[in-house]
Amino acid sequence: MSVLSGKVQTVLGLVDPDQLGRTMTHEHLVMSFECSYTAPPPGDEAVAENPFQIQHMHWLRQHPYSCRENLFLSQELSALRDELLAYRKAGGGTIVENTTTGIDRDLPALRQLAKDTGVHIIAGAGYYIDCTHTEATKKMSVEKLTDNIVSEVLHGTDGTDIRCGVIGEIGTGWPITESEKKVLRATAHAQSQLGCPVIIHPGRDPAAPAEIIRILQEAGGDISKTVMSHLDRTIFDEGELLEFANMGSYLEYDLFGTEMLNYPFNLKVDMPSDSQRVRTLAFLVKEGYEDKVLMAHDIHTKNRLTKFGGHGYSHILKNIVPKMLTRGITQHQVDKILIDNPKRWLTFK
Ligand SMILES: CC(=O)NCCS(=O)(=O)O
Repeated sequence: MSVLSGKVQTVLGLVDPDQLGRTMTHEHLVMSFECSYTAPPPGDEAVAENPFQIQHMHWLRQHPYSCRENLFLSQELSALRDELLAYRKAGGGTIVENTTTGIDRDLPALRQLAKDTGVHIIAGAGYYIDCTHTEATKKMSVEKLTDNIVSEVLHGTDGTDIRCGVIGEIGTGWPITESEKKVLRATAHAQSQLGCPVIIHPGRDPAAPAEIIRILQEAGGDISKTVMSHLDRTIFDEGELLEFANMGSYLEYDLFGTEMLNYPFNLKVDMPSDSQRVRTLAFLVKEGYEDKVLMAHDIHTKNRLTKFGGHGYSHILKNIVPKMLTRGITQHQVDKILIDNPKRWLTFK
């Protein structure tokens, strides 16, 4: 038994799991997403240079990655403070901040936001997708990567004593690269030492989540304490979804608030609407997976903050939950999804 056992680790220290309350398991507060910049459609360059005006809001929702300025959440600390206060007022208790090495994690800023707002913030250890791995990271052995991840949880990270409370989001693309496979194996090794929660960003292919689970399993990972993120843009066929659900991970629908006609990272994907996401959650609950479902917004661009006309971190609590209740999901099941499942996942073994 470790000192972490039975506890949840926030950026302000260990807390009792019962203190978490309603939890968004996949958000970002302070990060940059420059690695995913995509050139604007021809003719739209001028809009992309001057995006934050009311007449450009629709364009920005459709092309969030085509405007560099939109990719720096890290510049919005004051707006984020207001967002977190509003989240608390709406009944929120905890946010899992999924920013890992490669997308500009800022632990001191997270600690300050937690102090200022009273929201529990849990930081993520490990590495994002291959194109953000440095040459040094790519050369590291699985053992060295494991030691680094374990140290981020036990001792603190990025030159601070602030400790991470989950491993992830661990980034993978499709196909999964050799460097990403090493990080996945290191994640599993670190998890088996620490008994900690893990969260994964899969590549944009329906086969990606199952392949990741196989790699983690072979390396000794605990799938029952692992979250598969972004299922809303990854698995669409109900049969395939049930087959994946049967592998035993948590099933996360975390792009609530994202409505986009052409998904630039995979044009074959039809990004679902929030109504379609709720329908999929109702399907999973009906099929018996109410103890496995998790929800979030995965805010990672400025235009999704209320300051810029976006839905903010309270959208699920204020708008989606009432909709779920009209679609056959009970209050008891909503509480499982927003309180009990995150609490179970986040508690160290
Ligand atoms: C920050 C991050 O990785 N977001 C995921 C965006 S995606 O479109 O679902 O891949």
